[in-house]
Amino acid sequence: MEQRPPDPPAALVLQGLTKRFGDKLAVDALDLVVPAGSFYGLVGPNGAGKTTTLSMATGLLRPDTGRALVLGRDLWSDPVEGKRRLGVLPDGVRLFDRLTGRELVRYAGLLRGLERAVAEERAAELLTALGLAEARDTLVVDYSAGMTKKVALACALVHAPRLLVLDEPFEAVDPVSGATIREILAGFVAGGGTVVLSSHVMELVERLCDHVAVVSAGRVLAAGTLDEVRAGGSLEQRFVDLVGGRSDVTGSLAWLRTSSASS
Ligand SMILES: Nc1ncnc2c1ncn2[C@@H]1O[C@H](COP(=O)(O)OP(=O)(O)OP(=O)(O)O)[C@@H](O)[C@H]1O
Repeated sequence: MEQRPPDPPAALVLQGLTKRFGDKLAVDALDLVVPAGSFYGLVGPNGAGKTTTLSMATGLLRPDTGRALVLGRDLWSDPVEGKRRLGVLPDGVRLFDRLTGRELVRYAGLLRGLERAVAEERAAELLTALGLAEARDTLVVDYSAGMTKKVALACALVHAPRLLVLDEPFEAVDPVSGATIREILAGFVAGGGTVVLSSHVMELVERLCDHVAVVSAGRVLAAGTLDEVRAGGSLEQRFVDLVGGRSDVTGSLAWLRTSSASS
């Protein structure tokens, strides 16, 4: 009988990840398997635990319990090897913003062990691709929110990781830059990389991702291929069905609808 080659390890495996902040159970024994080569979307309502999960999955926040395996390596017991092949775009983490864009991306490359000339060359190429060439010598502290997001993405890509974990990569980014980022990420996956991203924009996840997980109250409610999760409907409809809990605003906020409001 012909021997099948063993499957490659999943790009990311989360097992029983749990995080509590005081009384708040932010992530509740969460399990997730992200196949290598997939483009994986994580969706969920505000406060669902997406950022906390991705922070634990990428070595930014220590879990109370559970494990995160990056390309088969336990990120918390063997961080060096896992992190070497991981690129991360965290949400809201302060960058070294007293550097210029070019200095920041080059510095990220040097930290990841690139030769100076390689780091310099890749920084220039990434900044140009992301439309930041003109702003390359501007301090990052003076960048707009979208520009900051793009320079942080350049930092995540500079060492050519195999797994990219991106928290809200399209937030605050203009449509032209968004299209460029989509193209870069699609090319990254086509080249054998894996992307995990969180987003609130269902259409974007449907357009880009081939796998999706719906997270709510720190747990995975549904996960699998996009078609499995959509189950014949739209992702938005499935999301609303799973997460529910829309507030009823009928009869409230009357003052907002009063045309003769006194000032
Ligand atoms: N450092 C913290 N201290 C206390 N509570 C926290 C902390 N970080 C997150 N939380 C709480 O944990 C829960 C999950 O937050 P998290 O930021 O992971 O959600 P999210 O799904 O990323 O939300 P959003 O879509 O609004 O960004 C929330 O109730 C939040 O208030």
